[in-house]
Amino acid sequence: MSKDLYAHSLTLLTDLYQITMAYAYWKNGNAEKEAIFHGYFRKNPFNGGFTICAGLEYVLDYLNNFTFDDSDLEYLSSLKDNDNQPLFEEGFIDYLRQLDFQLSIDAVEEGTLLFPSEPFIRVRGPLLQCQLIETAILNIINFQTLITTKAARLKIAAKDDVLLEFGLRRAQGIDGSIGATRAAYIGGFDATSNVLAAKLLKIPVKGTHAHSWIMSYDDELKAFKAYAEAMPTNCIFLVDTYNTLEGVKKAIETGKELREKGHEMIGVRLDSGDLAYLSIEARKLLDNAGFEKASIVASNDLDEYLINSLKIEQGAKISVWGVGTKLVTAYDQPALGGVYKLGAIKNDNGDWEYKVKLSEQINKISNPGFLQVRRMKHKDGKYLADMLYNENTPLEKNSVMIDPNNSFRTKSINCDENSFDLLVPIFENGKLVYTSPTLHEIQCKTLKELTLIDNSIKRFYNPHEYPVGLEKSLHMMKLDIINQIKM
Ligand SMILES: Nc1ncnc2c1ncn2[C@@H]1O[C@H](COP(=O)(O)OP(=O)(O)OP(=O)(O)O)[C@@H](O)[C@H]1O
Ligand SMILES: O=P(O)(O)OC[C@H]1O[C@H](OP(=O)(O)OP(=O)(O)O)[C@H](O)[C@@H]1O
Ligand SMILES: O=C(O)c1cccnc1
Repeated sequence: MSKDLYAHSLTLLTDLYQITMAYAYWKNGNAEKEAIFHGYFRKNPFNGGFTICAGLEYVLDYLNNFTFDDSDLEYLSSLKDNDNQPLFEEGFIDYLRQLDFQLSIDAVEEGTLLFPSEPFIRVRGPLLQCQLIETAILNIINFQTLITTKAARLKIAAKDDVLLEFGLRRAQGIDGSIGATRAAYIGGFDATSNVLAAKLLKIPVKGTHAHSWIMSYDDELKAFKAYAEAMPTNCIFLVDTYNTLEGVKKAIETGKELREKGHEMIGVRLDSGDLAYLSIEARKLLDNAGFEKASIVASNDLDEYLINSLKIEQGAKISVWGVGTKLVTAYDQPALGGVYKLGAIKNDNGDWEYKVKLSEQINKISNPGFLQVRRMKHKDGKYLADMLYNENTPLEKNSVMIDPNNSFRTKSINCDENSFDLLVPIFENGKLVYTSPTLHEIQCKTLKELTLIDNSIKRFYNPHEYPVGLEKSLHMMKLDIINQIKM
């Protein structure tokens, strides 16, 4: 994907501090020390009860092309320090030129349900290399996961109705628009209006027409007829330019003429006014005129709350929802706070030293180890609970997990064959060992995953908290490390 959009390598898509730290690791002889990092977020977005993980394919693409090309190195060589001397020694530039990507990476597959504090990625290998990839990974996963989760929430509200993504004109720039289209599709959208994104992503493209089409004619009826003449098989008439219900009547008149020529009007679009009332009245007019199959499309600042209210509380007769701004900009929460923290580092004796980042806030204290997430299932296949454990310690079949925010809350866990690990191998010692599914397969996975958690976790207000805990020995190790730091 990056090659489709950017002519250059994305290796410099990072914060300068990653490169200055890399330089200092190199200078101090620590560049090749083996380390383990985890990427995770601390809170589900949108005050929700779940998150859908996304972005891995972009991460693979970025890492597969992870080399400093000549222009990158030339640029780094040109940087100066405060004394106007080169910021980096030539020896370091040569080190970067010859960098051999050696990382082993495990990650959560796209479309998977994920919860706070569970790693979406685990990176193991030379400290310098682990560090250099942090920012780009967070940039990719934070945005993709955020928008995919928003789209999944819209899908929950819209149920079996059609969802169209209309966000390009209000998205966060060019890359933001294409990334949002991808994430919207993974989260359950049926199609996009963004033609370049549809081409690049190989997903369905759809649309209606704008008010300007109507306004370019003296008369609304003439405008509908002229559109029908030009595109007889693609008629969804935008009916709200002057008076919505009068617009519907004119659409019906045009639809009848189309029928005489052997074509069927697809539907009408409402883009202002009371969408519940207007859709109910429009449906009556269409049905009475014999257009029972014509769809009513709605757009105008829609989000999951409004769709839910229109469908459930207000009985709106809308079957296709066009959603733009509030989806592609993640209007009510503009960023997912995913972070990337060191979990362990090998000392000079070759032993792992486990690391914790302290915080006054208990949920901000990082987890040490070589973390894996075990997901337990009920007999009916629904998800029961997730447990973080240290993969360097063998996992016992009968384990106890502890709530990291309240150590009095414990749960006995059976890690039987019905349970499975979320992090799967992606790179082994720098070699790609994973093939990304198609976007359609990822979307199917998202939709399946959403059936495997209780409705109480999916509700929009005060959702139930899905149980996530630390395996007991991991919890004890974390306490030991915290106590040692505090001594
Ligand atoms: N039945 C409804 N219940 C709740 N909100 C609604 C309903 N119908 C429409 N809305 C929302 O109310 C807001 C205002 O819509 P309205 O069309 O009156 O104003 P507008 O968007 O400023 O109109 P225009 O597009 O003509 O400038 C929009 O966000 C719309 O999605
Ligand atoms: O409201 P959103 O969720 O962002 O959905 C996209 C909006 O973009 C268009 O409006 P715009 O006024 O830009 O153009 P138009 O003349 O086609 O209505 C469209 O009619 C929607 O209202
Ligand atoms: O096709 C549409 O109806 C459309 C496309 C982009 C934005 N709003 C509407």
